[in-house]
Amino acid sequence: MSKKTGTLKRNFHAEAVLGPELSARLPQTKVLLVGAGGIGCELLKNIVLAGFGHITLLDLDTIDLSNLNRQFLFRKKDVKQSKALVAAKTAAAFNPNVRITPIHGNIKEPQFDIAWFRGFDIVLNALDNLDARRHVNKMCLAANVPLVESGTAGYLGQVQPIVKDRTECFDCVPKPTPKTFPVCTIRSTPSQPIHCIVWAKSYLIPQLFGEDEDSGGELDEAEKQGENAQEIATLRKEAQAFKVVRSLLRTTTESGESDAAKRAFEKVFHSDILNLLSMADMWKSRAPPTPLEFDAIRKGTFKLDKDSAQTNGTSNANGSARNGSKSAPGNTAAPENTPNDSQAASTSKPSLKDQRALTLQDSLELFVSSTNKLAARLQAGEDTISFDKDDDDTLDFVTAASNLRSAAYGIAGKTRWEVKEMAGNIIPAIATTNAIISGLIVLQAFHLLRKSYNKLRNVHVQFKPTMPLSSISMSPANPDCGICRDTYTELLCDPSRVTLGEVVSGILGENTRDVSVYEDKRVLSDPDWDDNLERTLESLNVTRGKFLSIVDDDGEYETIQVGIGALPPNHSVDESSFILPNPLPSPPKKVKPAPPAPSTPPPPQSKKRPAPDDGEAPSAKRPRTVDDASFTPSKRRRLEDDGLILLDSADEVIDDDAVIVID
Ligand SMILES: Nc1ncnc2c1ncn2[C@@H]1O[C@H](COP(=O)(O)OP(=O)(O)OP(=O)(O)O)[C@@H](O)[C@H]1O
Ligand SMILES: [Zn+2]
Repeated sequence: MSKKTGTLKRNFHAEAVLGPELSARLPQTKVLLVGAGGIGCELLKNIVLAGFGHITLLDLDTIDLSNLNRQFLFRKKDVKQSKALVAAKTAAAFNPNVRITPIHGNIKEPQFDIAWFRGFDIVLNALDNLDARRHVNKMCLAANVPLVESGTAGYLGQVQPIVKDRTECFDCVPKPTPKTFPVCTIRSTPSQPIHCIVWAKSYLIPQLFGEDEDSGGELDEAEKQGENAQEIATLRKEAQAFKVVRSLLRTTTESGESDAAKRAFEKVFHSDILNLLSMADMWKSRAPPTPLEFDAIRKGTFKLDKDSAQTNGTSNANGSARNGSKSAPGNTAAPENTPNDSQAASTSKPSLKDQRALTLQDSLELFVSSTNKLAARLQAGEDTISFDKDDDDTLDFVTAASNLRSAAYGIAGKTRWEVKEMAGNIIPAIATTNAIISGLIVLQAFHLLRKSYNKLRNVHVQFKPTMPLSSISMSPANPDCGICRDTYTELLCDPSRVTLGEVVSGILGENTRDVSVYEDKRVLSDPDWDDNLERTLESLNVTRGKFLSIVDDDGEYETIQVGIGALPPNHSVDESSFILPNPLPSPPKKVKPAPPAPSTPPPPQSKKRPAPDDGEAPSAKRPRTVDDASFTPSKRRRLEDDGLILLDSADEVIDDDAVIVID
């Protein structure tokens, strides 16, 4: 204790800062930390040193080499090991008074149900994707456990404390949807590097190395419908050619040599482009692409059509150089690789592999070598391969294929690093931002544990030298939020025995009314369609950890979210297959929205639908027109999330230009 001997006790400073009450409570505090990545490592260090007594650390991933620059609890020897396990082991040594329970798993697994979440005093999110963050938000609302939500993107970061009924939840403010591109831009008329990267990642990889999607039936159907026979014949030829290449990629040859890569190249960069060129109308107002020639590129004798290269290349090269690479560390000097660089193969200087501009010849060789590697993996037993930014073979393939396509369309090329950044939607992570955010998370956690709700703040780290931190007082929940405004309850049951009908009538009790029932975005029943009510939850794939949403069809009551939990271990199989919550949930009445204006035509009567195939749970995909009043926020949100377009009146016109999503 005395200064002389230098033996102040370990938590001397923490006690001074936190005060005796909270510091006495911390050793008993149970905290769940979800994510052991950039923020997670910093945060684990903070809460271990602060003395949070019982820490459960959960992460689904293993350590990647690229994590080591900032995830300082990991060393090179730990690469490929579980993040949660290694982080827990390293951090445990910082404070012997703390117990860390690592879990290598996905937070969405069924065993992490409401009862499990309820076992924590506080939850801290250190996640990197919306889906998992939304899930934890919902589980914390259901379990009534405070959550601190956080995220960083480069120099920017934010911390958001969430307490049910006191603050906004993670979903109160809509999040921007991922960027989308029209399918025809991706498939036929790319004009920017990103179009070619999305094509390679989301179209070509699945076609060559993904699941076999037989388009034959679809084309037969189109033919029957009387669609353009010539175009169908062309598509059939294209599909057939993919089949041949797919099977070549999966066939081992005796010599070990295969021309599968060359055949793939000739199909996508030569024949398909020739086919497109034959549709003359397409190229009236835009520069036509140039079919590439495998042997000529290899020999260095291939010449690109300068005109087309110039038309697309110049404008896009400038734009993409500025937009695409601003955040990549160290790549500002990376030369913009125009297609005409193919002539300068011999002048390309070797530099760091990832940041070197590729010539056309380089791209072709990389295409061949990566295709061969991926083919070898299929032959060795891998079922399907999809793009993963940390899988070198798929990254090489996407780098090569997108650069070849860019060359054919006169678009500027991209380095492997830039492709990784764009295809993997990578925002560079900055250790210092993670550290600042982690410190702020702990401060908000202290306010929550003390129940000092008036001290809670949403804090932002921003790129403003005059005010790098901004803190905003908490806003109340959004009254239209389809997540936190719902009424949560829990049903303990055996999903293999209890039926959907039993759950719905049990939960509604005496308040029988017209309802629709959802699981996530799937409609399981509605007032016109009761076929599933006799089925067990298990047969409808509604299992522990999931929610059934009971939505009042007249929009009079708030939605009831029924979390599915397990029966207690001592519950005998001879007893009832479920235990209802006590008391039953009583959702508040909603304030009715104003009736639609007289000019609005009434929605058409809904029609009874046929039951879906027995083996499969039904999907929510059905066209429907609605008036605002009949769709509760939760229902509207679920439908919109699912890509359904809600028409506010029957005569509203929709723009049906198909889009694909980069995730
Ligand atoms: N559903 C989930 N369940 C458990 N952990 C998850 C889930 N989704 C994401 N995570 C974890 O959240 C962490 C987020 O950390 P971070 O943003 O630093 O990502 P990273 O994968 O470590 O880095 P990078 O994406 O830059 O390679 C990751 O370790 C990831 O495995
Ligand atoms: Zn909300």
